[in-house]
Amino acid sequence: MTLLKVENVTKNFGGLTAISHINLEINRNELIGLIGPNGAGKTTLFNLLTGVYKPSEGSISFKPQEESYELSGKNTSKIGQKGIARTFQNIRLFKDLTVLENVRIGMHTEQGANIFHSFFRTKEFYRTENEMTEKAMNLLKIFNMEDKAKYKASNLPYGDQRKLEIVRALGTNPKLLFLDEPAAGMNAKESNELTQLIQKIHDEFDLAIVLIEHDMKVIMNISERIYVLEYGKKIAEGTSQEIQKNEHVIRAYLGGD
Ligand SMILES: Nc1ncnc2c1ncn2[C@@H]1O[C@H](COP(=O)(O)OP(=O)(O)OP(=O)(O)O)[C@@H](O)[C@H]1O
Repeated sequence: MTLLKVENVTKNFGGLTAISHINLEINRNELIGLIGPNGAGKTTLFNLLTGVYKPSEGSISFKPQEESYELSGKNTSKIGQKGIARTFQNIRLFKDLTVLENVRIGMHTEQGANIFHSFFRTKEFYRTENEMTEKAMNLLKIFNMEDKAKYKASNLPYGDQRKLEIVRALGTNPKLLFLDEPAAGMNAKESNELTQLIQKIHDEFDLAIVLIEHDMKVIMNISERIYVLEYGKKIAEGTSQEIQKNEHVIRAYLGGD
């Protein structure tokens, strides 16, 4: 069942076409890899799908349940409330807050924090707060980070900061999670561990994942399907075996005719 449908989406920045007439579909619970050489348009596509940019042309529809929503032109927080979450190429944590607080912040958006209950500190307020803490701790446990819940985010090792970004995104209960180069800057052991974690999230949570990654081992190991971009255009789609044999893709990566 289709969860996200991108039809004929184009994004121009002045005279530069960063994304050109892209069509793609993501099904419920799929794990998709998005690859392409530097500057191919991968991050721009994520930014279009999460409301950071408005498409110059085309439509993006999201169908988490029966009803379908048009996403193009909607802002990031509206799109987040519909069930789409992401991480960024550059880590964007609240560095002075604790690990637990970082996870809980995303949940406030999801719960649509009620001003009346917060202001009067009602029973309902404390119940929701406790539930959020419990859920955040459970998520941290999956990532083996529960004993670091009280650490300041900036004191975590780099690999843990990257993991925390994913935990925070999961805290919003997404149906679709975009991960922008989650293994960037990690050593081989960390990136191996992360690959297993992404696989685990995919197996245990009811969500689809789209992954941008330059580490081909990560992409080829876990993607069920892969889309390949070059110069803003989709040049291939298929399973990892199909993509590895695709001549257009080989040319895009290795150069030459
Ligand atoms: N805000 C912007 N204004 C102008 N040009 C932009 C903007 N964002 C991206 N671009 C351009 O759009 C093209 C696609 O960039 P994008 O960052 O999406 O590529 P990418 O595939 O994510 O690259 P990388 O793998 O290096 O992160 C590039 O030529 C880039 O310079």
